Amino acid sequence: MNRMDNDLLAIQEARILIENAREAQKTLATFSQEKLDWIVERMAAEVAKYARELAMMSQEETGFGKWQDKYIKNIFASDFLCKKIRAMKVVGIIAEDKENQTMDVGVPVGVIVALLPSTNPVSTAIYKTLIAIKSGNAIVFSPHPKAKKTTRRVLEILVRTAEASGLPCGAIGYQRTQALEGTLGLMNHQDIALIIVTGVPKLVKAAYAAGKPTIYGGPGNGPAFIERSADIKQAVADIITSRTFDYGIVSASEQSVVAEECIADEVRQELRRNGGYFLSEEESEQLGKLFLRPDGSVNPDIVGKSAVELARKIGITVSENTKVLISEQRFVSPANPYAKEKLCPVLAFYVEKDWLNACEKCIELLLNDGRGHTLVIHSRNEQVIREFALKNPVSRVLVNTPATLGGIGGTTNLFPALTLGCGAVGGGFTSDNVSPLNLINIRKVGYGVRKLEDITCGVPAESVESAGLTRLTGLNGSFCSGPGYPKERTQDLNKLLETLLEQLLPYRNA
Ligand SMILES: CC(=O)SCCNC(=O)CCNC(=O)[C@H](O)C(C)(C)COP(=O)(O)OP(=O)(O)OC[C@H]1O[C@@H](n2cnc3c(N)ncnc32)[C@H](O)[C@@H]1OP(=O)(O)O
Repeated sequence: MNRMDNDLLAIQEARILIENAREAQKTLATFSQEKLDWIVERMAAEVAKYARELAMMSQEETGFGKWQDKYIKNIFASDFLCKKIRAMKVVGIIAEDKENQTMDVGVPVGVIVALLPSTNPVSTAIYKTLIAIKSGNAIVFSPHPKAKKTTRRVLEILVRTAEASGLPCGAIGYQRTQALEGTLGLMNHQDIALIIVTGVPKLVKAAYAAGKPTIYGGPGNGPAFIERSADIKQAVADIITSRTFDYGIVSASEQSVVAEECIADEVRQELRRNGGYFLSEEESEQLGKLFLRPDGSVNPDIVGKSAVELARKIGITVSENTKVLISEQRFVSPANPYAKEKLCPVLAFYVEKDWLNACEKCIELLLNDGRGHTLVIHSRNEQVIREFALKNPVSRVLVNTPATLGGIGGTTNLFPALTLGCGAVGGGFTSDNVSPLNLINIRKVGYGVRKLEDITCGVPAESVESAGLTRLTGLNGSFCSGPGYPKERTQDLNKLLETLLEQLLPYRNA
């Protein structure tokens, strides 16, 4: 098949997938939380049986990471996540405040289009499927071209199990025909409600351009600060565990260590003892040249490779026990490849006089790359921890824990997620560890009746009366407009509102 035919087929497939998903979602929207939970439980239990096989398959297909750690991530995204969301109420009446007479109704957003990273294709596919179905949504995936075989395999397992457990056919879909045109077809379909992108920086602009709300789990560049009061042995052990997990491809992972001057030598010694290899200036320069492609994007050749393999790439031999390559750095700049996200077991090492300077260094690093993502601090000084939490432009501040596992909610009580929001500072609209609650709208119900005097804040009753407030409240306070509602009536109400606001202004400013 030539490329044009393939593109046409992918576009057609995208249309059918969304149409099927839309129909399936209508039925799904009528399911109770219990019914949705049953399907989620079945999927999680079944896919967990394949966690090891899928981990090996993923590493083999993409060449990224370490299958043993991917195995852990797959269990985390199925068994662990399922336990954590079991008690969550996401659809239907999810909260009620009897005293204030308000109620929250969780309403699924509809059809979600999901993109997966080549670095975590399996665990991210499981996680997104479980949170989408938990919240009553249909989800259609566009597999990453580098991980298509593995992604199809995991989704096949999930679809088969879910449909056998009562999920309407089409509620979980995925593209079989791989083409950018098909992915764009999914994202631009008028009937989708939300796009959720993890990794794949090259397609984020296309997602935003589709004009749909987009949740993006973007790049990190998290520094790890070791403060003088820290348990240095534990801090270093955490950093090494974290940086080597899946050979450094999780976005929450530490990219640099910032140590206080008075403990810097001890930290260096401990890093060496734990498998850290300090590169010479020349070696640093050589390795640094491999990090980025000419267009400034991360070079996939170094992603998810072991420290020994990376050393081999620059022609140096290090001991087989080497876990992390470390480069001493002083300055942060866009031209310094060590001051960015590296997605492999390499750490930049900075020394700062005191915590204030260290805090500034962390801010500099985060503004350089990975805005809004994650930072970790190792310290027993509560005041310093608080200052870091207040000042750094991140969505997650982790304390005395490995950042990789802490950021995704493994070693911390953050929500277990494989899509980590970076907030407005990172160009997104949520800073959350994305959960089923990010995939619903909350319908607010207010059934309390408040007396007029309570909302006029001392405005004389006559003014309120003449402003027509009584007539407005007569309509339950809601302003009606739109199709089917008489135009004159809308204009009338708008006029009343204007008069009312004008009259209230002097009292507001007083
Ligand atoms: C919690 C977490 O850790 S999740 C976040 C994981 N972090 C990341 O993914 C970090 C950001 N990612 C990256 O920098 C890159 O994806 C890398 C370096 C990891 C891998 O790079 P690559 O192997 O080149 O893959 P990349 O994702 O850039 O995609 C390669 C090509 O496939 C295309 N592609 C990716 N997904 C799709 C898709 N669903 N449909 C169609 N095309 C796609 C890309 O547009 C790109 O096309 P191009 O080369 O023509 O421009």
